[in-house]
Amino acid sequence: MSVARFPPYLANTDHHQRCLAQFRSKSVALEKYIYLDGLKGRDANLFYEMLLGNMSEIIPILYTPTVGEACVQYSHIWRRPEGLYVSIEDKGRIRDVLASWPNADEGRIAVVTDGSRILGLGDLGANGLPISIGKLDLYVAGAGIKPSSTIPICLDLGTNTQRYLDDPLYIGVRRLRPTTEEMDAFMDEFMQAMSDVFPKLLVQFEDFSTDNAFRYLDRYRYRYRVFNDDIQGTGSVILSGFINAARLSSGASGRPLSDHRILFFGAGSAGIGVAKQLLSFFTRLGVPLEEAKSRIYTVDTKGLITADRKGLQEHKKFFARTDYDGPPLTKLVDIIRHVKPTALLGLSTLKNAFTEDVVTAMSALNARPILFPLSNPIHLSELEYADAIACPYDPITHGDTRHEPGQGNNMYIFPGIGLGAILSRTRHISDGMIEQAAVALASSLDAEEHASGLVYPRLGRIRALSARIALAVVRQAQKEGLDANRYLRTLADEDLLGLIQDKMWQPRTTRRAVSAARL
Ligand SMILES: NC(=O)c1ccc[n+]([C@@H]2O[C@H](COP(=O)([O-])OP(=O)(O)OC[C@H]3O[C@@H](n4cnc5c(N)ncnc54)[C@H](O)[C@@H]3O)[C@@H](O)[C@H]2O)c1
Ligand SMILES: O=C(O)C[C@H](O)C(=O)O
Ligand SMILES: [Mg+2]
Repeated sequence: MSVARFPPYLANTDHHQRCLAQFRSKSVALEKYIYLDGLKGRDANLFYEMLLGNMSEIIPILYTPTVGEACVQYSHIWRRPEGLYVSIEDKGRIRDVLASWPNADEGRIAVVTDGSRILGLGDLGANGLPISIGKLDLYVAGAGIKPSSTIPICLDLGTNTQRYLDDPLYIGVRRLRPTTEEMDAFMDEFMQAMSDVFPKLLVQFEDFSTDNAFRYLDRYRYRYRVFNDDIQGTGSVILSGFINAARLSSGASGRPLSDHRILFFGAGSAGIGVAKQLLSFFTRLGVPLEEAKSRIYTVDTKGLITADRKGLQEHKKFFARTDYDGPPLTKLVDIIRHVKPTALLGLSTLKNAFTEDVVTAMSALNARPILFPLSNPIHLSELEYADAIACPYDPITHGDTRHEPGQGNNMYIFPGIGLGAILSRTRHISDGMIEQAAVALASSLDAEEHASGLVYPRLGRIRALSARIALAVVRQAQKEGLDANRYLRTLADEDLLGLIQDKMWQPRTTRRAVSAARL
């Protein structure tokens, strides 16, 4: 019998570099995803070491946009069990299913999706698990959350997508999604079981269809430690980007933040989530609620959302306009001419919706309009900015100016919120914590990033950013009396920041790991 052993010279080579070369040798993004997933199964430490050392190259593979493709194809590329599936067929014994997770007492953060609205790709059913896995990889990379304390979960409740029901390799239960009553009963049992089995857990809801995203956030946010990334994480990160973009766009004119008029193209969980975050920020700046609300306009597939529209979904009612009674405004350019917005935010899933006409109309109204095309994956973005959109992480040169495109993505925010919530042992995640996270991110641009005209800091600094966000979250939890970890109250900011940084998990370097294994 032969025994596998390391070649004796391995300690002198850098296995990290070998893996990186193997990763780079794959020309297809999905192949890179499969390679990285295999590496994680073989050597998680090395996987995270590679991720941390090459974030701008690897994040677009593990996360948006390639993770979208991995989800669409998941039943076909599946190689090994990962994460946790909790099925509708487990109803009545969900606690036992959760308790099968190894080291339950270590659990600190779970990302939970039901696969019903993965990015802008629709209902992918049980194929949605990679979105939870990818978000948790970013918790590890971005905030140093210990990998063994993360729990990726996909609720396997069926799918209404016929092509998956017809696919012989489909990995999930082969049934249509449950009724609202059935789903509520399942979710109640699931959330109670989660808090029993993992008492220290923070739950992040991810990519639930719009109605359920709002419904389960409202239902559980004060009962358990839970937040919704698409509503609140996106709200926070876009508020942060808006604060910095407004500063850039106002130039010397010094237009106050609350003087902006903001048009949301897309009024789903993300659009309305961001709109509510901006509204509450403006009111905190002292703008009366009705006035702040009057500065926000929303658009869906039927055009400008007005209160007189029949059968308006619940989540669209709050921002529906009562001051327009002309013929329905359906074309975006006409809506822009009517609203005269200073900022246009795309969260619609409609590829290339910001046409040249749209950009021209915005530019005619503003010396430097704010345009945020935010839909995912990148190929569904509302605006193609030359090759910038094909790869949002590479700089491009336009005329004499070098532009560094990036996407305001909730990945800037959730790792820091998670870390702050874990360390403070907050009872729940408050609106104030979400807002303070945004303010901390907005004020984290360094001098060079300011000089380069960036709206968001560079991703390579994500751990430093997450530490500042976590600090702001801890302080806000203390201010609201939500923190169970009272010791942190005794620390000055500088010491608390130091403690937060010390708590971040680091992968061992491969070289040290190999030497240790040989001792
Ligand atoms: N950048 C980020 O951090 C971030 C965060 C969350 C969501 N998103 C992306 O935003 C998009 C929307 O997410 P969501 O959760 O709000 O989805 P959703 O399905 O809840 O909402 C989509 C909204 O867009 C509207 N819409 C769709 N087609 C349209 C059209 N042709 N014209 C006008 N409006 C149209 C719909 O009516 C709906 O209001 C997705 O692509 C998602 O990936 C990005
Ligand atoms: O997953 C992302 O990239 C952002 C966001 O959560 C989304 O659903 O699009
Ligand atoms: Mg999402």
